[in-house]
Amino acid sequence: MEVERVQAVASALMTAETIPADFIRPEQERPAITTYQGPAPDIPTIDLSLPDRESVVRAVAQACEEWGIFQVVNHGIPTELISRLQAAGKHFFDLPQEEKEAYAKPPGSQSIEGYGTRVSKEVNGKRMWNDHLFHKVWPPSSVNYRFWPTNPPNYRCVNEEYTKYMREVADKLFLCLSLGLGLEETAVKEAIGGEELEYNLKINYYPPCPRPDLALGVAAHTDLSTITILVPNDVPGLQVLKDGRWIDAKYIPNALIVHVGDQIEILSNGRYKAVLHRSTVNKEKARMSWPVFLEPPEEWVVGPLPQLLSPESPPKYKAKKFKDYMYCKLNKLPQ
Ligand SMILES: O=C(O)CCC(=O)C(=O)O
Ligand SMILES: [Fe+2]
Repeated sequence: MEVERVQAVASALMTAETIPADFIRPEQERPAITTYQGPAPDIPTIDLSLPDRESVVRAVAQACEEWGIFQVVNHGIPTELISRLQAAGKHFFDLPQEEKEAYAKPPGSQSIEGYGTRVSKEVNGKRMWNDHLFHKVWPPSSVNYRFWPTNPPNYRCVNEEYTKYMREVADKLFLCLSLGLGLEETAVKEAIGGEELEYNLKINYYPPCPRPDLALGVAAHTDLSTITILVPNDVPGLQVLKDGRWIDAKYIPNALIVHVGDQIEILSNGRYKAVLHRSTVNKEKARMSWPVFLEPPEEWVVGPLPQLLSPESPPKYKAKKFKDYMYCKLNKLPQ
């Protein structure tokens, strides 16, 4: 094993009063100091089942312009399927350590796939209170079942069924994003990969943390994706930066949390905003979340949509292959 798992660090510390220094964030990042305490607006919630399509489109567009994030209810994914997805993921993280290690990201692998733990040098020299499992779920040609747990036995079936429903929700959202920009229904989806668009599932596991005031589960970032569609468990922790304040996302059972990622900000030439977000951790309970990152194929070029450009509205971003965008962002190089 390359990196010590955070789950192992956490279980060794059950009754401790502190956490190792490499998890302690600088003061300006600590949730206890930086979380906004006053009354704050909630992230917008959108009912996707409303028959009035125009008002749904307007609500989605407004949420993407003002927040870069929204929650979706009545999305069509059966709540019982979401419960099975969560139970299967929890089952995996509750397995003995050696069983989980069978899915570890191979040392030196350039792919995101596998059971993993970020090392400190990647994020401001500090470690994040998080282990995760990453694997692709769509299209079928991209899937490597080597990284899909076989315990619990229903893991594959549940995740495939969830992906099927997820793709339907995503198509509805892309349609809303297109119409919200005044474009044809298919404009956004076609510009980010069409049927080649990839769905990458991550399961985040944030063990209980003796000092949640000092650590972060995931440090502040925007997602590289087009959009990210996430379900959390019932332990709150997601925070977004809105008007300079870190505010908590309210937990709505069975809602999907949709993040605007970098590629949609670029495509919309900045009209839709990628949301800056982070995850805090909890003293008593393990937090979990299931983000699905919808990403263009590596070679796909994403840039501001020509239909949105004019002499008054020149491009604010360069067009780039997705793999080059990822490389620059992960290596902190200018875009
Ligand atoms: O756990 C969460 O709610 C957020 C996770 C996240 O932002 C990520 O994995 O990119
Ligand atoms: Fe994220």
